[in-house]
Amino acid sequence: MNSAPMFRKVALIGFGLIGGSIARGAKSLGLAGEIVTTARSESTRARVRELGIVDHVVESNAEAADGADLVILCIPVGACGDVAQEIAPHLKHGAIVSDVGSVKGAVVKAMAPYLPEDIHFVPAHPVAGTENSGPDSGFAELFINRWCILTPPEGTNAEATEKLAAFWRALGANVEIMTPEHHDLVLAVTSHLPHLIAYTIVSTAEELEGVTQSEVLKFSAGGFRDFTRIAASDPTMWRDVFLTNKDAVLEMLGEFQEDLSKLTRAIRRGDGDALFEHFTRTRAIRRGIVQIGQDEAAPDFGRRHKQLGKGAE
Ligand SMILES: NC(=O)C1=CN([C@@H]2O[C@H](COP(=O)(O)OP(=O)(O)OC[C@H]3O[C@@H](n4cnc5c(N)ncnc54)[C@H](O)[C@@H]3O)[C@@H](O)[C@H]2O)C=CC1
Ligand SMILES: O=C(O)C(=O)Cc1ccc(O)cc1
Repeated sequence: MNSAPMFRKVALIGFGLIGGSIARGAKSLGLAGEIVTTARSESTRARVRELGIVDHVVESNAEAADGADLVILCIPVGACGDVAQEIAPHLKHGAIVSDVGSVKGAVVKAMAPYLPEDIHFVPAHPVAGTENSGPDSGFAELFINRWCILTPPEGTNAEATEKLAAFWRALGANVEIMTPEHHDLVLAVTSHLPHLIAYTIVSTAEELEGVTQSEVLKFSAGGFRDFTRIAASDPTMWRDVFLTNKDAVLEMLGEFQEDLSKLTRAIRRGDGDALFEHFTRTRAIRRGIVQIGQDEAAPDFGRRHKQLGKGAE
């Protein structure tokens, strides 16, 4: 049974993996009285209409934001400033404006100057995704038992923050609040650096094909296949992530390069003890992460999953 809508009108600016997943979840759970979305090309708008998930698909971001109680920018981080400027004059008094960007400091800096005083700006980052993009890639269950990090600027209305937190919890996420700076440092290690490594190792392997007589990609399995999945992620999105989280990524990359040098030295010296000790430590870290994941599984996971599983399509 659906609960009463949390928001009368929700505007999703951009209908890709994340916008499409929010739309599907919100529709299935009845979280919005009305969902309006935008897409830049006519072919995408036609596809979104065909999917039949949202109530209206409009051409301009301003039209979508007009009169909305919750506006979520589901677009690459590099586009957020321009879109904030575009929608600002059309925002309803007291509306909540949010985003889903993988970087928070740069998004806050780019958007905040354009948003009127009577708007509640609560940036967000659902730490959940896949390598896929576009209107067909989303699914309602994406956020279940995953984190959603909110980074409200100092002085943000607590009620607005809690309202957005409740929306994300309803979609299945566990909500955490932190500063944009802390977010960007943590995500630089846990998400941005791993993507950079994947992008590197896949192209290195491809360049080595000549040396290995085309056997690298042919016999790719296990770890390397996982890297190729991540390296298939959207180029526009990830270009923007590295451009906008430059300082934190460079800091973490420096640390990573030092650790890689230590392992390189151990291999060169035939230092089996150093390698064994290192791999034993990382195995314990992985087992700890898996255990935390199990401990934190939401108690009502089954019920929510079943309800979302009914879907809107
Ligand atoms: N892909 C992932 O796994 C995750 C992505 N994110 C963040 O979510 C945001 C969206 O990513 P995805 O949904 O994966 O991308 P996507 O590529 O699937 O969708 C993005 C949509 O935004 C539209 N768009 C781009 N610029 C626009 C503009 N100026 N005005 C209106 N629409 C515009 C695109 O046409 C596209 O439909 C990004 O900021 C990304 O950092 C957050 C968590 C996970
Ligand atoms: O597909 C994967 O493995 C991801 O890591 C997805 C992802 C990409 C970007 C984010 O900001 C959060 C999650």
